[in-house]
Amino acid sequence: MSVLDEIIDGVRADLAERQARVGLDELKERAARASRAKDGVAALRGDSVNVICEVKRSSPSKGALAAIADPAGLAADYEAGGAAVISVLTEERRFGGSLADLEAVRAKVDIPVLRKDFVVTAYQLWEARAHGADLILLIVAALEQEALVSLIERAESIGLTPLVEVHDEEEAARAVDAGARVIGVNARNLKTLEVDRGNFERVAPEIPDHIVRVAESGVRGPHDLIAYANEGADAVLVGESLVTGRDPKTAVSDLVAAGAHPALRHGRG
Ligand SMILES: O=C(O)c1ccccc1NCC(=O)[C@H](O)[C@H](O)COP(=O)(O)O
Repeated sequence: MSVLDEIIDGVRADLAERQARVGLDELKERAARASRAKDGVAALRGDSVNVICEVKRSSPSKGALAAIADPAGLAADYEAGGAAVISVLTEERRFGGSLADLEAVRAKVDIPVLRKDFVVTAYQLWEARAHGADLILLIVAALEQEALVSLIERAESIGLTPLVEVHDEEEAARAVDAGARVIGVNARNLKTLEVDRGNFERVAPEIPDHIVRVAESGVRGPHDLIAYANEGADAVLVGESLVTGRDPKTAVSDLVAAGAHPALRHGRG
């Protein structure tokens, strides 16, 4: 069994408990009361290479990263540094996240918020919207094609922007066929946890220009952002280096400044 399969087994068990506690109708009512979803595509497109900053306490690959007693405060620092989107990991067992983190971050910042989890059913989309998310992660490796298409359609219909994550060319073709408007190429193989920053360069050419391309994982600082930008990234998603660094706000503003450099502007916007 791969790491991804193990994570999803745990996600399904936790999901069954939540579904027994909170019915879908109640979630839909909460979602209807939530503030209108912000446009994830608009936030990630533009002249600059945008930065998605992640609230990440721990990970299967590295174990504990940072306690993050105040996820909303960290998100506020990210926003002050110029982040375009905040990513909140809500998986509990391996990443130490929660829907409470998502809600706290949503209440604090004005920029769009991504619920980063392992989505296998539409119930989790409604949960995301009910807790204030604007974007939702959908991982191609975790979903049959029919389920992927249906989750993209459902997410869009309730106002969520799906960030569809792929790791190789075949998954990228599936994401494009499924109608994704934002595709993330993860340098991390979720089955082996190996990080290969060269992966984006191989996979990105499979993604047409009208789709927003996000380079995920392994960004240690501005030099990695610049490399991804030169390979066609519209945005980067950064977790570990921000939560383990001493000054997240400055680290984000350094990334944002690199992403706004005029030399990276060719063919963008
Ligand atoms: O981070 C992990 O170890 C991990 C393991 C299995 C599934 C997903 C995992 N991480 C999710 C992510 O893709 C990253 O949190 C995100 O791209 C940020 O990456 P990084 O900047 O390298 O923390």
